[in-house]
Amino acid sequence: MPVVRFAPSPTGRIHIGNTRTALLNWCVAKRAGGRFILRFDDTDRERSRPEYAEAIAVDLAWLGVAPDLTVRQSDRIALYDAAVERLQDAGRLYACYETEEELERRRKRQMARGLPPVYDRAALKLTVAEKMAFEMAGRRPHWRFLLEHRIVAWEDGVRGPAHIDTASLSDPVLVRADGGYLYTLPSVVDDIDLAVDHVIRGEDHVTNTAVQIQIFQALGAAVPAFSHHNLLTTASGEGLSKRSGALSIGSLRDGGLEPMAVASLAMLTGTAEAVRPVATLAELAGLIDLSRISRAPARFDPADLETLNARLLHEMPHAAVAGRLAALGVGGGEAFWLAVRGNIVRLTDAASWWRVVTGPVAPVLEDRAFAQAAAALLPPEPWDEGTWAAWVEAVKAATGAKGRSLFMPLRLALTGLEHGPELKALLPLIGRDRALARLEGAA
Ligand SMILES: Nc1ncnc2c1ncn2[C@@H]1O[C@H](COP(=O)(O)OP(=O)(O)OP(=O)(O)O)[C@@H](O)[C@H]1O
Repeated sequence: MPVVRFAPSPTGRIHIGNTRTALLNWCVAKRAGGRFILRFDDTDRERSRPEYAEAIAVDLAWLGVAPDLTVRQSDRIALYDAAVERLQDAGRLYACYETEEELERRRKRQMARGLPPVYDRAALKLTVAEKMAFEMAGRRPHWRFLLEHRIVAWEDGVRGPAHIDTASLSDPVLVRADGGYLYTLPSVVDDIDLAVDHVIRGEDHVTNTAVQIQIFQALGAAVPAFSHHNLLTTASGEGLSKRSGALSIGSLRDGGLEPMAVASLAMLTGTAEAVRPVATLAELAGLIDLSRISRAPARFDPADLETLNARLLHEMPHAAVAGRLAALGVGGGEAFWLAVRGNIVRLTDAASWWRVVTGPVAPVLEDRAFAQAAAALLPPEPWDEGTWAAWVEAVKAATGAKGRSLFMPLRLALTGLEHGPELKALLPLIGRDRALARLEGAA
């Protein structure tokens, strides 16, 4: 049973791209009865905020993702400290004293000579006396992981056989001079401690993977499976960022979109499946095959969210929306919902149709005599879905009107609008009193 994790940094609201990662993890876990861990990567104390972590949990809950466990890296520093000690003891972590400016100058020199700007491991050659001198001068070391220069290969669940030559990488800094942890080590330590056996994340992490595999091995742990999926970009190829707030789940929710419209677009774009509205996460889980996710960026058009939303609502059963309709002050029960669901893009649009039923509306009466004739022919109640056809037949026989010139004046009189849900369904909801008043021109 897979154990997976979604590991956002709480530095903003999650966007639709992060959602792709969260949902892929969720689906892989849930369809196999596995565990989903939500891990807040909040070791960056300056940018992380507890309120963002809370908002991310709310956004995930809205999407239907309920973590089996939630952890915060800021609560787990002792574990990282212990790993640091082990790596130091094993000679895999070494102290460096260069300042950012010194490193920058060195990189520029390397590039000027046509060399890749890879850290030259100068700190490995420091003598004890030189290190003491730095300490005496008040410099604190940052700590780099000593990579084994070799090809690191793994079978990527999305990308197939993957490999990176670590000789082309700088030894990564794991601990900053202020003692703070960068992303790389805490992530590995947590994956080991929480028994994560499948890391599913965006392909922005591919390079990290080679380094992290070496850290798993240096800590004597089993290496999990890795799957790196393509990133969502807008149709014009722009990336997404938590910090910009664009296409955040919060804004899509506030904009009245259904969670499954967002989930369907986030998950199906850039896969072998056609992008279409899927009613439940369980169904989506059944469709996703990691090995058939495209390697090209997953471009999507935010305008498709509206289309998906409308298509989703058009099929939605009344039971799925009854509570939310009641909260919007919409009555009419299932009959009303079935009458209007095909004419809405957002659920809140149902409220406008409810106002058309209950009034007041501004009836449009182009031919008052015709309207009066129709009013006189309104059958007695009770009304049902057959009432409209019987009434229209009677109006046709009495006035000789047919086709559009029969239907449109009736629609304009009853609703004040040229378009809308089928009148055979709306008429019984409008009822005889209101229909009569509208045909007589009352609002
Ligand atoms: N555009 C995207 N499409 C799909 N997945 C993404 C996208 N951007 C980030 N991710 C994934 O979301 C997960 C959480 O990432 P992270 O918290 O670093 O978010 P971010 O949006 O990359 O960050 P930030 O904007 O804060 O730099 C990672 O697994 C990352 O690969």
